[in-house]
Amino acid sequence: MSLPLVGISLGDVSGIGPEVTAGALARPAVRRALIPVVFGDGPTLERFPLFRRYARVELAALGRVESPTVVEVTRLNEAERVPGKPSRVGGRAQFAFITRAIEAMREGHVDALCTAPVSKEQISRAGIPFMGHTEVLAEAFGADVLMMMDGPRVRIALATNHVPLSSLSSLLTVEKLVAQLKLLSRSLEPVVGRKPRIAVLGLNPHAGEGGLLGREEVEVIGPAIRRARAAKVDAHGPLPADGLFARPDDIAGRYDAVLAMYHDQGLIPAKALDFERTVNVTLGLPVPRTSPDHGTAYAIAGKGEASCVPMVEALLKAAQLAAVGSRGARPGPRRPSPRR
Ligand SMILES: NC(=O)c1ccc[n+]([C@@H]2O[C@H](COP(=O)([O-])OP(=O)(O)OC[C@H]3O[C@@H](n4cnc5c(N)ncnc54)[C@H](O)[C@@H]3O)[C@@H](O)[C@H]2O)c1
Ligand SMILES: N[C@H](C(=O)O)[C@H](O)COP(=O)(O)O
Repeated sequence: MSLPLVGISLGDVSGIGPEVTAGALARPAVRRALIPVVFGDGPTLERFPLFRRYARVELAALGRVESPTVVEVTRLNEAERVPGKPSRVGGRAQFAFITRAIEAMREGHVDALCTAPVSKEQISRAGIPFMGHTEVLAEAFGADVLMMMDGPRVRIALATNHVPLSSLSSLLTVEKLVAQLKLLSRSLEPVVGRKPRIAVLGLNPHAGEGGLLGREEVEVIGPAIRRARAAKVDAHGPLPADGLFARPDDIAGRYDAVLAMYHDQGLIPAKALDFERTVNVTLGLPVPRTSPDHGTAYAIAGKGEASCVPMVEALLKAAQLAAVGSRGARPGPRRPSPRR
């Protein structure tokens, strides 16, 4: 069986993206699982001996490449790619890597996408409106998507992503929550082999305490759960977030996934439980997309301190999703970490 082609956008050249990508692609487990196609900056990649062995092609000539390949999107000057010192030009470049990788996804040149971390702030400073990969991919594919952190102990999806906390109440609607619960349920069903049990968190302290501490649970989240259940989604809640995460080891036995209402409510426990092995998966796309759960980490960029394990996990997950032909971005089954 041929290995899946996994497109990799290199992320911010001043962050840890290039070094964790190089480190991960050097791992035998990754080499055995996929053929990488890296969308990035020529001179940045040339810093790593690994990439000198890669074929270089233009996007138009990508076709069905059969060996590790680089699509050189930019050739940045030295001052524009200093580790730890992000630049405006670097901001534009990281967005260009994503755009080029999305074109390759659309044209069927890659079987999955794994994105190295970008800086939303630097891309925005370069004059490009950008909230996150998830939002850009949703727009590019005209799809309703869900960000899901897939960790060894718990899967946590988000009802809202990169939005100000002050807007949460108006963004949570019964219709959107029902659609998200259906997407989560249908994405996980082939993985768990039955209707997944989904825990739905409340928005307010103590899930609103019966309306005393907020009305969203009574007026929006509760009705959405009931409507989703009527549509055969095995959803439960609204549950108090602190209570659920107080006993994280009990979650896997009771629920297959958690739907959190906002970014930090879901990502703090996901990252705290396992920062290295939690993978960001975008559900709802025609081509699977993954990312490590970390960011650009400027303070350690170029110092050899960054762990490439999160990138290894994100690449293996992308390959796994592509290999099962899960064009609906199904997350993979729970598995022990492979020996590397
Ligand atoms: N996938 C993505 O594109 C993505 C994900 C998260 C954050 N971000 C962006 O990254 C930027 C910085 O975000 P942040 O500071 O909140 O988070 P961060 O993940 O960059 O850093 C958080 C902490 O974890 C450490 N860290 C991160 N990755 C590590 C690794 N591989 N090995 C060892 N230590 C590591 C950092 O040094 C820091 O102490 C922001 O602009 C944010 O938008 C991007
Ligand atoms: N919310 C993610 C995290 O903190 O890990 C991160 O910002 C990446 O989001 P995108 O995949 O949408 O870029």
